Amino acid sequence: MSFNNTMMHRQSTANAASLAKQQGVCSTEDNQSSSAEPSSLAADTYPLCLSEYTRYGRQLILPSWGMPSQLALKRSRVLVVGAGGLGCPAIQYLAAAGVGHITVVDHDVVERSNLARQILHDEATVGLSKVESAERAVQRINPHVRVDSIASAFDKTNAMPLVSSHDLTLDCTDNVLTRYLISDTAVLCSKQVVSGAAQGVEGQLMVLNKNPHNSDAAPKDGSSAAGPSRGPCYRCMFPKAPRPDDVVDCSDGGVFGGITGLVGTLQAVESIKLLSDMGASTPPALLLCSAFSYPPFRSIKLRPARPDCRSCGNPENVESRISDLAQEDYAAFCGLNDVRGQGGSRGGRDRISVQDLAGILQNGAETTQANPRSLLIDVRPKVEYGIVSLPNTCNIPYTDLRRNPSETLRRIRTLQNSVAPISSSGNPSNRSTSKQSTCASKVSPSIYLLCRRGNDSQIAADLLHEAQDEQASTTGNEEVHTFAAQRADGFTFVDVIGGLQAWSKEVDPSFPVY
Ligand SMILES: Nc1ncnc2c1ncn2[C@@H]1O[C@H](COP(=O)(O)OP(=O)(O)OP(=O)(O)O)[C@@H](O)[C@H]1O
Ligand SMILES: [Zn+2]
Repeated sequence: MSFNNTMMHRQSTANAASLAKQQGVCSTEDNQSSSAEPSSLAADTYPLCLSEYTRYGRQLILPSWGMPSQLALKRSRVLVVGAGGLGCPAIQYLAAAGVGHITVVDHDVVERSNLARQILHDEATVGLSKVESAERAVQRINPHVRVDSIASAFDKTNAMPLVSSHDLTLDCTDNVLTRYLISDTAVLCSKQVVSGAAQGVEGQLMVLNKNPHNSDAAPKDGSSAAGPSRGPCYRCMFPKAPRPDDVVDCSDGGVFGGITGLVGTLQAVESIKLLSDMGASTPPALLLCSAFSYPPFRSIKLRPARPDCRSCGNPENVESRISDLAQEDYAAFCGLNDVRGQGGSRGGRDRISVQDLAGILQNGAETTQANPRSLLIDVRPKVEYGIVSLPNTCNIPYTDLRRNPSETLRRIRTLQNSVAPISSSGNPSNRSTSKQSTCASKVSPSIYLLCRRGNDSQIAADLLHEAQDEQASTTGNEEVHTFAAQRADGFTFVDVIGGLQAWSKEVDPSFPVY
């Protein structure tokens, strides 16, 4: 906005035809005009419709932008995978800036827990598919944009046709499997990927497979004749997938809404630069941002693509270069076939439903002399335990437990000496928001393990079983002998199916879910 009032007196001399068009959105045919056409006063030859001149006016007049860039954007087809924390702001700015065609792929539906950061969705679209919610939002923002919504997962079956039919792909997903798949597909189609990531208070941005048609290395004579070297793909940067246990997603680790907004917006900016041919000349870089650090931004220059990369490397240097996505087992590569990694059961572990747990807590079903000393252990992180917890629980965070299950066993035995009955006298859902840290029962050998959704508690039960077996088989261990004398069979570790979410759903709907 400007306060220079000379601007107030400028008036266009629009002809009758264009005035008629001013009222509405121009047709698809209007939008197809070529930027190469000479400028004419006839309305039909304007490459944008009148309302678009007004809509995009502030960016059109930028010396570095102008009509060629605007038209390039209008002719562009952009694929956005993921309409969550990153996808929403990215789609918002791509649409507002005037990208002609946006395809959004996401298999998820809008949940209330998305609304603090996934800004295209709102109360009215909770329960709707994210792509439909995003499409409605785009139509509100800019009716000149065509949106295709695909309410299914981006996978091996649709990857090639989707990526190859778009000029650019934005990776706005939250899992490594999809990141490898998007990157590999883009390499096979010689397309670039604007990749974003956000976790906690930190975010990352990079363009993958940048300048896919350029050679791998910069010219030896230092000339820039061949342009900047081809940038790395996701596999160049991460030839090995992280172990599933080391990957934390937003629902487990939390995320700061503004950070996803920042990274998603930067993805849109980077995309707009590439689509209008303004971003190709800069070397590949990784931008890191951290909301609570100073300075909040850092940029790291990336090495060019690796010649031995399985995805984008030189075929002569690579033994089994990826050439057919159907042949690739992405789940195995990412370690997702490991049952434990998905919170699956090894079998033989005891489990309990939330209803049965409620019965125990309420009725003191196990308060018998034969079953002394039960504990109800909440394995969520300390910060989550501090948000809300069931009464009479102990907090041993899963990460501590996993780091040292044997030590955790010792801790559990110690906790038994500072006991309080796990059965409550009244309401089983008599929740507490305080950070009480000890409680137990004198009456049961069962150690009930509870988490938010019932995944970590399963793994915790397995780890503790294993640690107990290991200790029991160790001869000469005084502590184990003492323990065995106390309780010949040791503890029974019991995971609570579905965790606190199931508790809230099936036992006490007033228990807060986050
Ligand atoms: N293979 C895929 N195909 C399509 N969309 C995907 C794929 N993998 C992930 N996504 C989508 O990417 C988005 C990632 O965004 P984000 O992590 O902010 O959302 P979320 O999963 O809803 O968050 P939360 O973890 O809080 O539930 C999600 O909407 C998710 O459905
Ligand atoms: Zn590569």
